[in-house]
Amino acid sequence: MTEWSDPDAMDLSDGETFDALLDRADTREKGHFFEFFSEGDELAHDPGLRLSHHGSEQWMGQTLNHDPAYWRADTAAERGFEKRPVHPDYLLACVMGVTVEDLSEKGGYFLGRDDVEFHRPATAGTPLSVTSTVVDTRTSSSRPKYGIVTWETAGRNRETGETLVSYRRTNMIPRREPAATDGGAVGEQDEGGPTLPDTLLTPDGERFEDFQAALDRADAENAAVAYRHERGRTMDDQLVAGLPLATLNTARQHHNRDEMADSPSGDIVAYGDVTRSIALAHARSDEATYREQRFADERFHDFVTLGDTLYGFTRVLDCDPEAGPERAGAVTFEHVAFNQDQTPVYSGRRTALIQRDT
Ligand SMILES: CC(C)(COP(=O)(O)OP(=O)(O)OC[C@H]1O[C@@H](n2cnc3c(N)ncnc32)[C@H](O)[C@@H]1OP(=O)(O)O)[C@@H](O)C(=O)NCCC(=O)NCCSC(=O)C[C@H](O)C(=O)O
Repeated sequence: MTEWSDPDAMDLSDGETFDALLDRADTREKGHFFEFFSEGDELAHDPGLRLSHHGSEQWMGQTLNHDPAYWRADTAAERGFEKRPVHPDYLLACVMGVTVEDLSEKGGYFLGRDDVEFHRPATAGTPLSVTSTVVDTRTSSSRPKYGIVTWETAGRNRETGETLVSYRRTNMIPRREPAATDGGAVGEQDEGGPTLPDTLLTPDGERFEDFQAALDRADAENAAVAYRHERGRTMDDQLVAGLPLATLNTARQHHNRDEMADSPSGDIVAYGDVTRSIALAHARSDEATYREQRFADERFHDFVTLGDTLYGFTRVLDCDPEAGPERAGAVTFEHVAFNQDQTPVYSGRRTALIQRDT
């Protein structure tokens, strides 16, 4: 009989014995199933992430975000930043990344985010303190193995307590026990939809006045201001697994192919924040961004997997010359990321300050 106190007791060369051992062993779990969350619960996330220029630059380089204000101190100063900040997409991805262990590590998918507000620029060296409150939980009527949870999250500077960014986010979260539902239809499409405008206009340039003029023209011509961006980015291992791991995002969706083989996506998928950052980078490459302000109604429509290529489409919704400093006006866009088959994978409304001509 095997003496289990003997350090040499496990014979790993005997596959059958090791299989039997694994079958009998309990798994020490990470993350939480849907049943764990109740409305009003507050969670403090503390994996200890500190924002860094290295992380921000790695994020920006990989996602094609080339705004010089986040790369160079002189441009940052010209643009009114006290110190060169880290990129807002990186900040947002880090704040969400450190929540994953407590909120969504078990799997399930990031469905959408709303009310994303950047309260102040964040600089390298800032240690994060991130908290979330459960604001809604509900059963999914179409997917009995999952529930749907919404949290409000705030990312603060741990040293000063100042809020850097806040948002509300919704995920599908696996249930420990599948729910009894009517099994409602999955993925049904609404047949109707608005008719398209006759003409889609493209702004002549990248400044606030160009967006304003295009919108004025569209009003007069019963057209819309909407255009594609030329760049594409194919999803490789660094984007799908590397960037989320660098934000301490432990969601198995991005780095555990073995687990994900038996999931709705059938494979690892890109972190939603990477997908959106690439689409936004395509859009930003065709505008003179001054500052990011807020995002609303962000939705993740379909999976992005290794080898997919992401492109961007932008519709201009509104220009507000009164918002912002003298040098910039606010433009509200709707951005869509789509793949090589023209399938939309992300959409969101974004308000950014865009530099004026002078
Ligand atoms: C996940 C999907 C395959 C689901 O598709 P489908 O089954 O066709 O259903 P729906 O998309 O209509 O949605 C399912 C239910 O969820 C509700 N829903 C959807 N969006 C929202 C939202 N923004 N807010 C609230 N509720 C929402 C619907 O009403 C449905 O409810 P019910 O009818 O009661 O069932 C498909 O959506 C898909 O493929 N999406 C892409 C997902 C994705 O790739 N996300 C990014 C990668 S995962 C990630 O980043 C994880 C991250 O690291 C983390 O940890 O969060």
